Amino acid sequence: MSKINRPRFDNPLFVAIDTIDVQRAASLAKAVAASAGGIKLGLEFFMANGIDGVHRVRAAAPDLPLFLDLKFHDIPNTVAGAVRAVAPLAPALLTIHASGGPAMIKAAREAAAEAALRLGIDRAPAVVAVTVLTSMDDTDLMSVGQRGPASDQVLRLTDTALAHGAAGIVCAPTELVRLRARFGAQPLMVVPGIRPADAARGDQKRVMTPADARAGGADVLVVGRPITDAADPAQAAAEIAAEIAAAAELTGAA
Ligand SMILES: O=c1ccn([C@@H]2O[C@H](COP(=O)(O)O)[C@@H](O)[C@H]2O)c(=O)[nH]1
Repeated sequence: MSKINRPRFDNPLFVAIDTIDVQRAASLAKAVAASAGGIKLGLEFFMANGIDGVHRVRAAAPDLPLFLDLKFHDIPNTVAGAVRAVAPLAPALLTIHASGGPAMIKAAREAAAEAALRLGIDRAPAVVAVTVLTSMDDTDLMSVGQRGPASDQVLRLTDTALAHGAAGIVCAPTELVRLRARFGAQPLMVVPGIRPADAARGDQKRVMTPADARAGGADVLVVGRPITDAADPAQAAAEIAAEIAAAAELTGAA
């Protein structure tokens, strides 16, 4: 198996742009470009606008790395095909569900590496495995037949994901300290469920502030509505970026 691609981001703030409106997405990308380290486009945007829409948003903020958060979850052959299909977008990060299992994780990773080689893309997309969605708590987990508590299930799925070639995982900020203690500094920890102290949680259940998530060891902090729903998204992104930078200075995290 080829070497695992583990990207590093100087600025860990990735703004989740969840909308079906391409023009709004492009103007949000442009508005946050000065403070963000990357943009994340997910299912809502992709289902409405596809690959062409992604190109249009990228054109608005061409220097920002792309996180394509499509959370693939299917049989290995289908997931590999889906990874190949989006590889020409050269996302820095793309997601699969860790619960798809070892063969699926391995197939995604290999498809990303092969497609990058074939397309002449310098860095293969880093395949990152979603563990337990941040919108789920222990009760939700039980109701879908998974053994909780959520933090134990995250640990089990992280073990599987990293053992089968994922560059990192998606987890809640509340699990970071335990995960770092167990898996060390190497795996990429991508962390949604970020809420500034005064922000509404919405549907997120396992949350922390940007400062606490950064101090806990998040490599990528995914923030959506606290920025995109703000009256001034550029200002909201700048404030969150400043909070993250201050936390990094305090803890020595670069
Ligand atoms: O467990 C997960 C995995 C992915 N997400 C995605 O992150 C953003 C969070 O947006 P907010 O508006 O800040 O809640 C969103 O695009 C989700 O699809 C997640 O929240 N949790």
